[in-house]
Amino acid sequence: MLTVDGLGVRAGSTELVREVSFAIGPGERVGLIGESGSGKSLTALSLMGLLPEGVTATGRATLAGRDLLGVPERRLKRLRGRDLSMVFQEPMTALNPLMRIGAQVAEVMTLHGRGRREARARAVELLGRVRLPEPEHLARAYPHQLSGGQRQRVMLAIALANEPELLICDEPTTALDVTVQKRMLDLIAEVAPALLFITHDLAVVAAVCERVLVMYGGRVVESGPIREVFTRPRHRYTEGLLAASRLTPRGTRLPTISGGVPAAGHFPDGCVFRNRCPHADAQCETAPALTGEGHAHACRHPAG
Ligand SMILES: Nc1ncnc2c1ncn2[C@@H]1O[C@H](COP(=O)(O)OP(=O)(O)OP(=O)(O)O)[C@@H](O)[C@H]1O
Repeated sequence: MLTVDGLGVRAGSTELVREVSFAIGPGERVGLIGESGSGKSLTALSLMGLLPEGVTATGRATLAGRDLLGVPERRLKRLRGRDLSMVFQEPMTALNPLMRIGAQVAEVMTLHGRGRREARARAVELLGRVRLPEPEHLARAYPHQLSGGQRQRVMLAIALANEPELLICDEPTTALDVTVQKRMLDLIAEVAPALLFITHDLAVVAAVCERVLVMYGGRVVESGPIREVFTRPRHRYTEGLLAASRLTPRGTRLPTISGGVPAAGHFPDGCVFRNRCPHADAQCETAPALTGEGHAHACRHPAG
C-alpha cells in the first residue's frame, strides 16, 4: 500500500537521507527507529510533502498507487489529512489556541468536502473514539483547558477524521508521562489503519509495532520483524541501540558488542550513538562508529 523506493533527501549538496526503501501493507504497524539526526523525521516529512524550505526529496513513494514525491502542492493538499495523516510530538503547536476543539476536528473534514453539520457531529463521535471523556462537552473546550495527553488524543482524532489509509506518528508520546503514554500507545495500535511510527525508544516500538526499520546516518541499515531484529540484531548499530536502551528482549541476554566496545549504557559522553555531531550536523559523515579499537566518534568534520 505504501511503497518507498530509493528515497533520498538533501539540503543543497548535503545528502541527509539516502536510498531508503520500504513498504507498509494495509493494517501493518512499522516502527522507524534511530538516534537523533539519523533521518527519521525527514523520511516522514518527505512522504507528507512537508519538508522544510531548501530541503528536497528524490526517489519514488506511492500510497495505494498514488505518487507522493514530486507532485504539485495542490495534489498533496488533497492527500494530506485524507489519505495519509501525521501526529507530531507537540500538540500545543499544532492546535489553534483560539479555536474550540470540536471545530478543529470538524475543520479537517469540511476542508475535504464534508458538510459542516455532519462534520460537527462526526467530530464528537471521533473524540469519543479516541476515548476522551464527555466528548460533547470537550468539543466546546479550548486547547489550554485540556491536559497534554488529552490534546494528543485530539490530534489523533484530527488525524483519523477522514479515515486515512496510513497514519504517521513522530514521537507522539515523548512529552507524556508514563501511564498516559501507555494508554496512548495502546490506542494508536488499536485505531491506526496502517502505521509508520517514529521513535528513538525501542521499548515503545516493541509495544506498538510488528516490524521495525533501523536508520543510521540517513540510511536504513536493518529491518525486519521486531522479535527478529531485537533478538538477533545483524547491524552493529542496532546492537548498540539495544545495549543502550532500557529494553532487554525476552529470552535473550542483553547484547554485547564485539571489538571491546562498552555494552549496556556505558557509552561515554560525546558518543555518536547518543549525541549529534558537535560540529555542523549536516556535514557529519556518520560512518559506522564502532571500530576494532572500540568506541569511536565518527564525525569527520574538520576539528574546530
Ligand atoms: N532544514 C534542514 N536543513 C539542513 N539540514 C537539516 C534540516 N532539517 C534536518 N536537517 C538535518 O538532517 C538530519 C536528519 O534530521 P531528522 O530531523 O530527520 O533526524 P531524526 O532522526 O528525526 O532526529 P530526531 O530524533 O532528533 O528528531 C540531521 O542531521 C539534521 O540536522
